[in-house]
Amino acid sequence: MEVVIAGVPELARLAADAIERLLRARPDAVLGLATGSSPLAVYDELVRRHEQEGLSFAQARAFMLDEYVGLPVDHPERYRNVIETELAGRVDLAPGSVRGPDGLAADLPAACAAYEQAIVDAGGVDLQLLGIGTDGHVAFNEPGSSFASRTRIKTLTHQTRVDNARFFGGDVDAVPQHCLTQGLGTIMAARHLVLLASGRGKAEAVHQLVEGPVSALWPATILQHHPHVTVLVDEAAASRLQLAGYYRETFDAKPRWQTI
Ligand SMILES: N[C@@H]1[C@@H](O)[C@H](O)[C@@H](COP(=O)(O)O)O[C@@H]1O
Repeated sequence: MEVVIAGVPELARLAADAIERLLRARPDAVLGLATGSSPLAVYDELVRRHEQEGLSFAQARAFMLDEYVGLPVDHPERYRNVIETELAGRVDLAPGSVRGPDGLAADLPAACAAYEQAIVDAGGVDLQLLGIGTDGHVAFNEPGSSFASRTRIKTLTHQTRVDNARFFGGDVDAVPQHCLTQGLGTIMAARHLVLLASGRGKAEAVHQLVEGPVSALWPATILQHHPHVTVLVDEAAASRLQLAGYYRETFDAKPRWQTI
């Protein structure tokens, strides 16, 4: 697990570098997209490179991590719409190239199974962007999630609904109680995991993720078992890391040709 501590603009550049390198090597790469505020600076940087430096997504495919259950098609916080607003509609991703779990399906378990199959059929995810919840969730895998889990229905914790209420006009009751989310097993199958976190509110979750015992209480800790994880954190999110000095030395000593 590589930990990089830097300002948000630098973190966004590092994540965008990894995505750009992947797309230039293989234009039809499969990207894993995350919602929440953490990846927004990365999307802005990718849009800038698309507009100013010719970075193309025309052949790329993308899978989203999760979706609320039951939000109407035109609801702005439906994750499918959020991704359209923040990235897909601002670059040249082809229509239909971004897929997400269908939170409006009549048969939700069947939609989850179909989604898993679609990821497999695409050859798996090459690079998965991730955020982390204050309770250590990744995607919507709340504490207690099985490390072997696949895309399924989950019930959101009260804490997550409180955290996400800011996207729903501060109204916790407007945040859906249920979601569909890639499982921890699904996420662990992606070839490169790039997790972003910023702000003091994430410091404990980041400490547990990087340095804590692997435990269902902090679902993100399963990432310690993945062979290629990059954790990009700002100073505040890194403030509880015990080995922060070592992570800084390691990154400073890294040859410039070696990327994340
Ligand atoms: N489902 C999303 C996660 O994918 C996201 O990583 C997390 C953190 O969000 P933020 O980046 O806004 O702090 O919360 C949400 O609930």
